[in-house]
Amino acid sequence: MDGHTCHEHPQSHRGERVLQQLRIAVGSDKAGRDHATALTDDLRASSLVSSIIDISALDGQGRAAYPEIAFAAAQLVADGRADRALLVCHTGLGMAIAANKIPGIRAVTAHDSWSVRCAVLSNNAQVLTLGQGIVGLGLARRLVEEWLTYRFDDTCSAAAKIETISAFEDRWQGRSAADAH
Ligand SMILES: O=C[C@H](O)[C@H](O)COP(=O)(O)O
Repeated sequence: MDGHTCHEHPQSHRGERVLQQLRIAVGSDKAGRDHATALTDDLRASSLVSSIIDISALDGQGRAAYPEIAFAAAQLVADGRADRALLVCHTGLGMAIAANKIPGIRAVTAHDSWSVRCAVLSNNAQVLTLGQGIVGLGLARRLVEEWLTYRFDDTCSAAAKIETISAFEDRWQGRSAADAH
């Protein structure tokens, strides 16, 4: 295969270059609120985060179900108003399913360090979802800390595969638009 893989590229490793700060959208449903609150505090304290949009805080009553939170956060990313989103529900699964409905979004649930790493370096996922019912807060905090250090390298061999996904999505959307007329 042409090009270096995301795992080989020296710049893909932690701490070897100055990292651009990230704008993060963060949100949760009731089942993910405790983790999300603590993780948001961590994001606020991180030198790798330039700004936070707290979707849950915009949800005045705090009763929104996971699809609404996921759609809102993913839309911010798709619109270019946030670089990434961090979403927490009971399992992380529903948040990922919902966020992936927004065109252009690659959302994954990941509960281990290697998956978090590959989610960014291999899959260029902009959305990470966690399950408060699946991982303890200590692990969740560590995963998010690690997540912030990864940046996708669009010169690595993974980039063509992401492009294949995007091209498929563009074709599909074009077909849907044509069907609507
Ligand atoms: O995936 C969904 C989440 O785990 C959510 O927090 C719980 O959803 P439910 O109440 O529909 O099970």
